[in-house]
Amino acid sequence: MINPKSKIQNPKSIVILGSGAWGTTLASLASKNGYDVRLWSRQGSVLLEDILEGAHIVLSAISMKGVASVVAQVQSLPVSPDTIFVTATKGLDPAATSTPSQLWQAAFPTNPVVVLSGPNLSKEIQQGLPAATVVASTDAIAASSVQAVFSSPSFRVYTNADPLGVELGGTLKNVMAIAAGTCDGLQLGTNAKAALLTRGLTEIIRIGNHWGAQTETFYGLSGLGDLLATCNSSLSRNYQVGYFLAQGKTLSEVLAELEGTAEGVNTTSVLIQRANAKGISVPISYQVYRLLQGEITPLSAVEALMLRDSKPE
Ligand SMILES: NC(=O)C1=CN([C@@H]2O[C@H](COP(=O)(O)OP(=O)(O)OC[C@H]3O[C@@H](n4cnc5c(N)ncnc54)[C@H](O)[C@@H]3O)[C@@H](O)[C@H]2O)C=CC1
Ligand SMILES: O=C(CO)COP(=O)(O)O
Repeated sequence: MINPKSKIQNPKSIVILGSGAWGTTLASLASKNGYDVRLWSRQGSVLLEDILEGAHIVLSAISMKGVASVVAQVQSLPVSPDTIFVTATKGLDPAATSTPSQLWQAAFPTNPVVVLSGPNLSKEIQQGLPAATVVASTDAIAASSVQAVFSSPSFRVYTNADPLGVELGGTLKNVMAIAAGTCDGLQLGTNAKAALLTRGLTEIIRIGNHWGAQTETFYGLSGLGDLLATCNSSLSRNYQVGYFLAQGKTLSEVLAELEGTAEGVNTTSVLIQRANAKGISVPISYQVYRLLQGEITPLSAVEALMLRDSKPE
């Protein structure tokens, strides 16, 4: 169903908030398609109010820890009711235990909000390697507008009408990527990895369903697709966290050496908080949580998962 919120059908001016690895990659994709792209960083000299002037699309590629404060800053400025907000952050807000798109939508209830998420390791996309992603919104026109901005022969963009499912797929797979990195770091083999990812997807779907997302979304690019990409690539920062924990490093040592943001560390804590409050069974995420807290070793996490009560699949 087309939601009449979106009035801009041919957006030309795009502001990207966050000039990290993902923000700069997305900026480059849109620029190559001929869009007028302005990139904002909190370290830069350009004021947020100046850069936002006349923007048709505002895309946030800010890491989760900065989203709430940037949403508040943007909210204090004059923004057109037609501006489309796009969020590409894969994280959960610790205070509200909500997703980034929920923060943007709460601040701008009448503007269209689109989630962009998929198996998108930025270094591969920067090299021009082929990749696909999903843009999801309850506003079909807004999703199509964003699809046109980023689509190219090397970047295939699909629309989807379940923004929460798309967003949770990208966010929750980071917890599983920490588990997968640990599994590979311990050299547990291909059977173990297959079992972990399959049961991990079941766990993601269980959480997603509780949250109100649709099961089938998690079998798409933003769910299974991103799970496969992130859990099988040493380019993933979340995978690296697990891998180096399995090598015996402490979390502080790993994070000090890590290039960029590993959202899964914070996401795991917020997820466990929410799962405990709602009574959702999340055995893999719980072991990742205990590992990150330094309560158990990687091997004892594996043992705890293998020795759970027998149950039907
Ligand atoms: N790098 C990748 O391959 C992909 C990353 N993502 C997601 O995109 C988001 C950003 O990731 P990266 O660009 O890789 O991280 P990054 O660490 O390279 O960049 C993070 C950006 O957020 C900004 N930021 C952090 N705190 C802020 C604050 N308080 N106020 C304003 N800006 C703040 C930083 O200045 C920086 O521009 C994450 O949620 C990540 O999960 C999604 C898909 C692919
Ligand atoms: O989300 C990503 C790939 O889709 C990037 O993964 P990392 O944040 O773990 O590097």
